[in-house]
Amino acid sequence: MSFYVVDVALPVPLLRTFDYLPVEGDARENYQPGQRVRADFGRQLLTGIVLGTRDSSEVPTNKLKPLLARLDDAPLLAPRDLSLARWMSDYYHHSLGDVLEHWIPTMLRRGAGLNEADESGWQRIASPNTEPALKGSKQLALWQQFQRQEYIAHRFLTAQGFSLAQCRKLAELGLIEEQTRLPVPALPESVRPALQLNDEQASAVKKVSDVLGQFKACLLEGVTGSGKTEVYLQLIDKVIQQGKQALLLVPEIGLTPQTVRRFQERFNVPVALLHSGLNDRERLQGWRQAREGQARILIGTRSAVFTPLPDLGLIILDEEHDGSFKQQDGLRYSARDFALVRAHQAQVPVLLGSATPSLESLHNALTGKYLHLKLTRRAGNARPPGMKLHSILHQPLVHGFAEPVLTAMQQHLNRGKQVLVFLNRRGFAPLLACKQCGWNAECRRCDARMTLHQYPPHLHCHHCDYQQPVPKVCPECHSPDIEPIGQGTERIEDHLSALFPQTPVKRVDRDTVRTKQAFDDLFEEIHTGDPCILVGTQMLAKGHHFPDVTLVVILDSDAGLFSADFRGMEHSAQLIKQVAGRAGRAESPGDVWIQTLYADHPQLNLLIDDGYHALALSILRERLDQQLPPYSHMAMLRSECEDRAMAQRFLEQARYILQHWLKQYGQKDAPVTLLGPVPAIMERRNGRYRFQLQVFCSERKALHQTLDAALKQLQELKGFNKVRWHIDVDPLDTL
Ligand SMILES: Nc1ncnc2c1ncn2[C@@H]1O[C@H](COP(=O)(O)OP(=O)(O)OP(=O)(O)O)[C@@H](O)[C@H]1O
Ligand SMILES: [Zn+2]
Repeated sequence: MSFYVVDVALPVPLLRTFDYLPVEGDARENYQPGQRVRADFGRQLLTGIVLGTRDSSEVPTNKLKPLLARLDDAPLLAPRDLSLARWMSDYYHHSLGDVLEHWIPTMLRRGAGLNEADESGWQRIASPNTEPALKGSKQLALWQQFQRQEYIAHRFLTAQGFSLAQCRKLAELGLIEEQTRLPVPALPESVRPALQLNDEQASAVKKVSDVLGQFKACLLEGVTGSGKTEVYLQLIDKVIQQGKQALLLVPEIGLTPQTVRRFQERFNVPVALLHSGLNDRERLQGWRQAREGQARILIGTRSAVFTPLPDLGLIILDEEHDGSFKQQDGLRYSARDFALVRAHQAQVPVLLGSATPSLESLHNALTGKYLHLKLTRRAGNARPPGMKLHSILHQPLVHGFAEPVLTAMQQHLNRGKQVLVFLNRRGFAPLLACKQCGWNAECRRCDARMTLHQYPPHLHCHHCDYQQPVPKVCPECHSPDIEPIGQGTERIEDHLSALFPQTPVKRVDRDTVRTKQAFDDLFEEIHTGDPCILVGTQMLAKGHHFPDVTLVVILDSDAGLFSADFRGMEHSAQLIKQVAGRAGRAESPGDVWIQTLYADHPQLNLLIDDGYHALALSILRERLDQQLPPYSHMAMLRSECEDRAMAQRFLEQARYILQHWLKQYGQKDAPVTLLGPVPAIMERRNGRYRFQLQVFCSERKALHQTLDAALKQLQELKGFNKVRWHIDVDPLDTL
């Protein structure tokens, strides 16, 4: 057998792949790109992905180690997956092995066999017309089940009260046999009919249908409640009819049972789900259902964008502006941007939907790069909510609420409706302070104040999770005169319960809905339609359909108006519009009251009077003036270290390296601008000092070349072992 080495991608940070000798005696043909192997790496045992084989290695033969095992006979990932992973590795300047980890479910990463998540069940082997002589009604009932259905998972049978012994009896009679299989998602009992589309919806469906089978990016800009979901449903229907699969990506919080049910009840095909509420076994099942083509629709959150789909026909991203599509640590990818690359490779359309599109997508639609589809009216008989700015400057407030706002709330409740109060700050109060000496509770690991929580009482840093008991007296001057300042959702919940003693108040934030189940239960309660007040954070804002909410009160719109982040106003406007969009989605019209100290803020007024699109155009003009994204491309180098000087010095070195390279190779027509290093707005977090260096360029290619060159040198810099650093391409958070 002639000598060869296997090229393996391993989940380690190094930007390279590794040569291994094959498992002893293994023939070269046995190694296919996309298979998993086990490898000894330093002191760790890792699962890697084969990229190919080679005749020779740059590593001396006596230094090469043999692979410990080849885990798959057939490749787990197809060449198209590997080439997408390569794209991602290049684009985000991230190790290919790490990138590939995102392609396979946890169980497979740990080395499990592909069939390990299979379920046991029973397959009918006799003709359904057989009339066996069965004793006992239970056995007969069991056989009747199999007459209707060829294969039934054991779990379904036990849930119906059948026993293993009864199944075995049928097996002995040659009627059924035991088989393990990948569970298939259940089909709905009956399929709901499609709605009659209005003109705008019909036009959107037509335009995307026309480009099925080719790559085209489409932006569906549809006001809240305009029936974007119905457009998705009817497009998916067309895709399924063509024998293709559809991928629907939704923000984490948008994946409620109501949403999922709308899709499951519509089609007579299996729908697979992939989200963080599943255990590893369920994730493997969903992944295989999609990859093996059983599931014709896959609904999932960010990471579902990696799932192999052999017959991909359409990708839809709902609420495309949502920040949860960007991963904020490790591989800092954007599922939205990657969805476009994936759609391009598969030559299928990608549909981005939102009432408040990101300025990047809007810019692409306005310049004709994307197909721009609009839904300007609410679907059915629903009308847009009336929006009102209510100045609270120099106004007396009752527990944080202006009098007229309370009156409006009472009126809506009297009509038997629900009211939603939005405050994007959880906890009881954002500050605990001493009235005598001015002390306030700060986190000892962050440049941030501790939030006071009452249920249960403790101080909590929302940045590093550090928690401590609430002091009884001021730690500085020992005065007992310490008090909470400002409002969080807990405090507003207390106030509302006192102000509206007859009405149930339901709080929705990360503290009340810790689990997916709790969230789902709460939604069921809201959907009973009984009058109540909902108070909560942005968890309440995203894409939910609350037919009985007719009044939305926004308490703290001001926080985002003066953010140091250049996307601050964009994000604020999206949030306000999304929350406002929960009002009046059914027959009864909705009202939105926004309490603000800045009732004459020009951009806030533009949003209220002329809508999101008008505001977006005005922000785009500013971005053009300042050459900020989407008019330039951006990357950010971040460093952090317990030693402040070290964190700073690292980025100073980075700047030096970048400048040096640019002087030699930089292109005049695509100048790269460097900004920094500067301390992050919250300079110290979790005990580490943070610095950042922003890199801008009008040409994506020039930006990436520069980063690539710098990265190689940065990885070799000596003396910075204690510094953690990374590159964030197209960063969402620039603070
Ligand atoms: N053509 C139609 N005729 C009647 N009702 C419709 C039609 N299309 C959608 N609807 C109804 O309108 C309501 C709002 O639709 P949907 O939830 O799809 O809006 P959306 O655009 O996704 O809103 P958001 O962006 O706020 O999530 C739903 O109850 C839906 O059943
Ligand atoms: Zn902290």
